[in-house]
Amino acid sequence: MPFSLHFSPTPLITAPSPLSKPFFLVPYYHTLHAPKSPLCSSMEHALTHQGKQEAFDRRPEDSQTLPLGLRRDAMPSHVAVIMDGNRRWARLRDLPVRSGYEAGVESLRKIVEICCKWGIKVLSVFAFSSDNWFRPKVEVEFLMSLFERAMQEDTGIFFRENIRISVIGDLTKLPKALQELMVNLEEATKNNTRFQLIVAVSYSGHYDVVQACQRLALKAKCGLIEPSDINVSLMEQELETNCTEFPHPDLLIRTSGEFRISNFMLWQLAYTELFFAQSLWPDFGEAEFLKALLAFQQRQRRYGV
Ligand SMILES: CC(C)=CCC/C(C)=C/CC/C(C)=C/COP(=O)(O)OP(=O)(O)O
Repeated sequence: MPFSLHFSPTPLITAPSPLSKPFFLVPYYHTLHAPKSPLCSSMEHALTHQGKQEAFDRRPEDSQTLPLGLRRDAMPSHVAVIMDGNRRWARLRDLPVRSGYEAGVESLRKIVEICCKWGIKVLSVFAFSSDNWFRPKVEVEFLMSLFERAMQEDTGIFFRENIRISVIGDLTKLPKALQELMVNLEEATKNNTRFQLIVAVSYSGHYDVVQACQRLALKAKCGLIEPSDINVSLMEQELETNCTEFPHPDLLIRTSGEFRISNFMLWQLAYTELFFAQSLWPDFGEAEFLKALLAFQQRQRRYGV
């Protein structure tokens, strides 16, 4: 049952209506001034009236005291997570792989709830990498349907809890219905301010840097910029993390005892503090998250100075 402590387990809204044309399928220059889809507007309107106002009125979680030792003034704004070990968790229990992924979703729900409670502003999760397309077809199909199911189930929660959803990655590779659901959710939650969940799907750090370079090259070709104008700031404007006010994760957590970045947010992780947890992702809960945050708060960040 999602968000059993503070968040209502009952989804308010079922699947959003499909958009006729997701914005990322429209050629780049048209996206700059793309009109808002009427279907999106009506979904936003409906959701606003069904739960969003209520979320603004009721916010007991924000005034909650933090666990002992955790300092509010040293809290990371942006935490990124590589949610590794779902299949191993299932195999250890003689369960099918899909049970591991389902347990992984429950773990993510718990961590989102904690982020909201403890005042973390952004959580980025590596939900499906560009290389995960090479996994067995049945597993890929299950994961796609799981993303769809989880996002549909939690749509009402995103509104009641004032949560913004952003999706990064090459979404054109996803099933149409999932693309439309994600685009609608992004659009409909874009003004939510309490917390932002960034879901990386069909994503890799290489993909992100390459697509940013392509956009800059196109701008140069169109005469909007000179090649010599390209600098860190212009690059960052084109990276997929331009969807957030806090594009650089302060803390990266990887579960399952692996010590790798695995092509996640390569540019954005330049000065990120790393924390590697032994637990498999479905076992990663409040106690481990607290351990990671306490470790983060002990670090001295010098940014090379
Ligand atoms: C809605 C939403 C964002 C849901 C997220 C669901 C979820 C937990 C996805 C993780 C997928 C994934 C490929 C994890 C890598 O670990 P692995 O499972 O490959 O683990 P292994 O290392 O044990 O094989």
